Amino acid sequence: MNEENELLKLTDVSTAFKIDGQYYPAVSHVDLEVEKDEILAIVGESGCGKSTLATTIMGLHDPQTTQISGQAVFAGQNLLEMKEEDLNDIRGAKIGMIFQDPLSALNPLKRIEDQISEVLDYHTGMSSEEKHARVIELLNQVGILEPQRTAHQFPHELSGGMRQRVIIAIAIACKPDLIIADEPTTALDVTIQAQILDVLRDIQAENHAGIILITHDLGVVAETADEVAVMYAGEIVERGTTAQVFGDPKHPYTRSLLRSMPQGDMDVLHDDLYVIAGSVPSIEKMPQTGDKFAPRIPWIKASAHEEEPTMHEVAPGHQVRCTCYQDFYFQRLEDVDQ
Ligand SMILES: Nc1ncnc2c1ncn2[C@@H]1O[C@H](COP(=O)(O)OP(=O)(O)OP(=O)(O)O)[C@@H](O)[C@H]1O
Repeated sequence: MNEENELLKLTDVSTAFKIDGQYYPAVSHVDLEVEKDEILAIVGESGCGKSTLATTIMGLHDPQTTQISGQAVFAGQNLLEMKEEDLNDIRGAKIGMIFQDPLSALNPLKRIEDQISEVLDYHTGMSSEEKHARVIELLNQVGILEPQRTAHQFPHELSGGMRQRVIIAIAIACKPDLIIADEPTTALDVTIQAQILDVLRDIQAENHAGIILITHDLGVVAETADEVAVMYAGEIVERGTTAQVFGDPKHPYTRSLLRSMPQGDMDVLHDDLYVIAGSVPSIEKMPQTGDKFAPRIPWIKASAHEEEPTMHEVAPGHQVRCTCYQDFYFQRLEDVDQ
């Protein structure tokens, strides 16, 4: 990590939700960094805490029902301790956010131009002419072919792909240093997905932004991300460069996620024995101690799990939680020997 390029540094970030008077962790002790010009993908099954991590960074939780701790340092300030009005100056200006569902993120009653102008009004002192020019420039940048026409349309007049382009235009309107994109292509068909990812990559190259890309789609990650963090039950279980995590996955959870990819062409993943059973438990039912993944990998013996799993560096920049991955290799070698 080059500290000069560091945009966001998460240290020991945890988020717990209050349910029936009791707090349950949805995100636990997350350490991550994002640099300029870097796309960090956060991957994991539904319910593993990806969105909660994003909304924690953005300060979008109700303090009455949420407990948040740790540090999320952005431009020298801990976002998790900032006042709402100071966060408002950063959100939309220095940090842009792209959500999964473009329709619900847009106001159905306002024309596209007005919705993009709103963010420019809030964060810049642009004149009407300057704003109009910027709206057209942004619509061009996100690949909208008739920007003047689209600027005057309402969200329901646009396709899903067009709406997502508009959401991206809003997110980048003030040239943010960091963009958090939560499942930006999930609601779109495959061709449009590829186009939207191209738009994100172009923007990153042009603005030198850092991007946190949250997705459960490993195909998207393989094509787009520089770094990958794999989440399970609110914890990072493996992190490294995309080449490290995809080429030499260590944690049994990462391996099973990769095996679920349609074109899993990695030989190392081809033993059918290790199909992962079950799904992520709800936060109320999640075990609070030990390796939270252990119940789903019964083929790894209990003694292979650490009591309180910690991260281990297996190569420079490549870390894996718990020593249980070693047992996995041991077992595979035994299989090969037979
Ligand atoms: N406001 C909330 N109150 C209580 N529990 C919540 C709240 N928001 C999320 N959760 C729970 O926290 C856990 C993590 O949810 P989260 O949405 O962050 O997961 P995710 O990995 O982003 O999943 P998805 O891809 O489905 O959005 C889940 O068990 C979810 O039910």
